[in-house]
Amino acid sequence: MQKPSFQPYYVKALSSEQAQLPTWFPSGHSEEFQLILRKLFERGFRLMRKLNIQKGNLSNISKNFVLSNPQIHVVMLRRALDGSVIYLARVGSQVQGPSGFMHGGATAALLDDCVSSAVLLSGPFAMTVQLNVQYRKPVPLNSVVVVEGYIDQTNGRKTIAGGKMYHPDGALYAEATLLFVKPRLVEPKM
Ligand SMILES: CCCCCCCC(=O)SCCNC(=O)CCNC(=O)[C@H](O)C(C)(C)COP(=O)(O)OP(=O)(O)OC[C@H]1O[C@@H](n2cnc3c(N)ncnc32)[C@H](O)[C@@H]1OP(=O)(O)O
Repeated sequence: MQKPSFQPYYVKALSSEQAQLPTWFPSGHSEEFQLILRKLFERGFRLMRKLNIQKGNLSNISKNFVLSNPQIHVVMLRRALDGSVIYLARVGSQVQGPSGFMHGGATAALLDDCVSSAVLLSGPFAMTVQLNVQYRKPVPLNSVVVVEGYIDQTNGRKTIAGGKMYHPDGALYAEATLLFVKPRLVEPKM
């Protein structure tokens, strides 16, 4: 499968209607970029509501460590084309690792969560058994990041997947490869 870039999403998102920016939204971006982000949030909230209704598991997804974390605001989008998932996320000031920057464990959790969403929404329940993160640039606190998760290949109970975290201008913060396994016996509730 061809690895998607998040760029086309921005372009597509430009055609939808206006919406309110969340109050925490960062200022200082160009008008065009603000508009793009506003569209993404509007689409994301709509889609997320839809996904929750379809899957009927709003309570479970809302307890998720990343998605329910008050320090990590996430809007999730899913590409119909290939099932890849985009998280548009804003990380707060209390996920600090090195002074002024996001903790690497939080980066890993965000990547794992986004890629897991792509895997879970694409097929039967599976769990992460391997997560390999390459950290390319430190992520500043109080910033917006774009995370994408995609499936590379599925072979029986195993799925190999990947994730990337970017600055909204496209600079790569981190990338990950993951292995998921569909449990043989019990399907834990998530
Ligand atoms: C909305 C978003 C939700 C976000 C969720 C975030 C995702 C997560 O964080 S999941 C939580 C973290 N992960 C876990 O806790 C998983 C812990 N592991 C387990 O419970 C078990 O390994 C489990 C259930 C996944 C698989 O166990 P089981 O069903 O017995 O499978 P098992 O027979 O051992 O392994 C199946 C195959 O996978 C392979 N495999 C299992 N683990 C690994 C591993 N770590 N590395 C490589 N291969 C592995 C096995 O070698 C085997 O391969 P083969 O069939 O070729 O012999």
